[in-house]
Amino acid sequence: MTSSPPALSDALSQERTYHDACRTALAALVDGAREEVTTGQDVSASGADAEVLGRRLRTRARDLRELPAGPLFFGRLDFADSEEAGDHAGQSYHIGRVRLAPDPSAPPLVVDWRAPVARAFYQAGPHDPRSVSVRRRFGWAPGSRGDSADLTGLEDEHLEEADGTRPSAVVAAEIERPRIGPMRDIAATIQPEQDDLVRADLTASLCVQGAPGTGKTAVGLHRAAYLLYTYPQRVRRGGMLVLGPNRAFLAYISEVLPTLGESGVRQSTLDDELARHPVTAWDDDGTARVKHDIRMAEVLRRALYARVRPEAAHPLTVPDGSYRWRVSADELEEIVRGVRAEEPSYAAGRERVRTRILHALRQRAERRTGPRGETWARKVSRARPVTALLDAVWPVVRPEEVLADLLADRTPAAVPGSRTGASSGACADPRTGAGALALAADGLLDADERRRLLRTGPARSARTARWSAADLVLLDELAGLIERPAGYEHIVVDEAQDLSPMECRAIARRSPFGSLTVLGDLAQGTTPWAARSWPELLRHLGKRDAGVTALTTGFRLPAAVAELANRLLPLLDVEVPLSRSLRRDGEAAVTRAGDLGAAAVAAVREALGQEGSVAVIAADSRTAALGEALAAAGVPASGPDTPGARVTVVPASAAKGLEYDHVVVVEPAAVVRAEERGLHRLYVVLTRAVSRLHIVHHEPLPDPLLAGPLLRGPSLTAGAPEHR
Ligand SMILES: Nc1ncnc2c1ncn2[C@@H]1O[C@H](COP(=O)(O)OP(=O)(O)OP(=O)(O)O)[C@@H](O)[C@H]1O
Repeated sequence: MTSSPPALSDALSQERTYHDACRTALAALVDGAREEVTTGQDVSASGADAEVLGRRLRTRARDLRELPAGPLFFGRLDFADSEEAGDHAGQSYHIGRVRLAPDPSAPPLVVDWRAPVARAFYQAGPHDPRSVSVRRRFGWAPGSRGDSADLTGLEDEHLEEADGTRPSAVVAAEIERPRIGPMRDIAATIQPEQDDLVRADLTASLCVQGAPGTGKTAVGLHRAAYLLYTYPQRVRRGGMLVLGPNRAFLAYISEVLPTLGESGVRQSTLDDELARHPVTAWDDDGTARVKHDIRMAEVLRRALYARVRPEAAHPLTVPDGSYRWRVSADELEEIVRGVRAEEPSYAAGRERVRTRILHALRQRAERRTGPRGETWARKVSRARPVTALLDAVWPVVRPEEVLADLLADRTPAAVPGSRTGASSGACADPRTGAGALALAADGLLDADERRRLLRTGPARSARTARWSAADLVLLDELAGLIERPAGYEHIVVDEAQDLSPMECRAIARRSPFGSLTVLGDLAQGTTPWAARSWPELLRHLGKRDAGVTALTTGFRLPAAVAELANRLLPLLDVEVPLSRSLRRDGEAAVTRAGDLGAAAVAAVREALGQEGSVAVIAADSRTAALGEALAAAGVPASGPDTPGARVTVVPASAAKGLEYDHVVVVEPAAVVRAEERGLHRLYVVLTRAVSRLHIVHHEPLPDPLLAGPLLRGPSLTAGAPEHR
């Protein structure tokens, strides 16, 4: 219930005064942190302590200093003075993006939204008040930099009164606000089902399926912030990684975590994580499809372990002063077979063979001359004959060598003098005449698939080879087989529906013991290998036990836009749950035009008459011409990497995850034609609009459904229509 006007203005001025006190406390904290950095280093017991303490204090000072300017709280909880309220009985807490306390032992002026006590702010309701008597939400002037005068309204819900709650105008205003600039945090308005996901336990891997605009990205980022707050030691030590689909998307989301006080999180694309080399080769779709197929994992494993050749063992003689220690070829062969059966990583396997050879040599030496020390062991295990033997039976390899040989169908250069008699530089297995690919793919890939993998053009070595994007995924797989990478404690994977099985394995390798938050929408899958079911993808990610949760409330799309976009859903051949649009405003329009450039310019001009960001989205091949048409008309436009721009031209392939107030989609038929899953791409493109979608076309619309009568504006929303 909103307070009556006089009470409202009293309450407002009290809250403004409280906010002033918070500002003063923050300024003192920033100054204090700066001083602590200086004194903290001086009072430390040792240089090492000083360094650790100094680093910690400097980080804290920087985090406080760099906290983006803004209101210091957005809500307040008043707990009932009752027994059930326990320690909170009769207490009030202001809730904000970060905790604010004059000193660590004093009661906080503002409680962090992630603290356990703040949970009631998101979860309490008339059916479950959680001992909260009043939940207060604050209305701040849009774009406020935290001036107390910007506190313009407040809204109280009396949770213990039967009619004490109604839809929040503060929440509605936040959801419907114009979207200029990068993505903002949603700490003030997280919804209960989102909060459940945000606060799930660190050890739980989650998968969230959600229609466009249901807040998946927002949930993933707030979950990252929550985990960093709740498990600071563990998550900071183990590491947190946020993976997004492309750099434009990362630029768009980059400010959310810093606004929540978390500045050190790595935000990256999987491509960037795998970029051992620049991409200088391109695969056709068929070849890329084979390279991304899960069977390649076994092909690569075989190709790598084909380098382990127990049968290449030769008798070993190691000189040691006046002695010569000998190990027979049979015993060495046995050692190599034994280690291979234990399936260590490739590099660890080589070292394990070395250790076992040393053990055999030590037994012989000690039998004759008594115990041998560590210095002896180090010398013997590195003796040239031992290393030469290892090079024959378990050679050092680089991923590039294995893949270059595989794609050229060459067997690796064998070491001369081995028992098999293979000679250096051989091009095929001397016993069978088969090359590396034929051997590794036997029974896994058919002749056509193998042909697709085979490199054409001049033979290249590992050093001079050119690598495609899919090759980088394969190189990463090999690198992971050779040496297991260090894992992250938690990885948030956005737009996960687009991952291939081999890409999933790259992520799984980075999270062998950690947990994942997997976010996506099967209907938005645009890669040729896009997932059609979550359990399968989760299996490739190594998290088959992760629960799949659907988010079904749409925060982006107005009903008119959602209704139009959803006409495509029956054509997309995926099963996704229905969602419900929260948006009452918005509009969709379709214009047929002779001159598309002129029509797009006109649509943009019309959109510029209103508040908010404007995007022109078209097939990639058409964006340059559209940019020129806009420039010629005196409407400068940026690319999608510049989140703050008023007008942006976005290639359809880069639109994923982004949103704009007004979206002008130019020639949908060309978007569909440009790629195999073009209808899915069009669905992504049509679902970027926060307020208004304007389709401009010349060719017939790709599906007759799109040409049907349009729903219009607010009349749509009666009864919040189910649109899936
Ligand atoms: N609880 C909320 N309160 C206010 N705004 C919200 C809330 N949840 C989501 N939003 C807003 O809705 C918009 C869409 O959210 P987001 O981009 O996270 O959705 P998504 O499910 O990842 O969409 P897509 O699948 O299209 O990428 C964003 O502007 C986000 O800030």
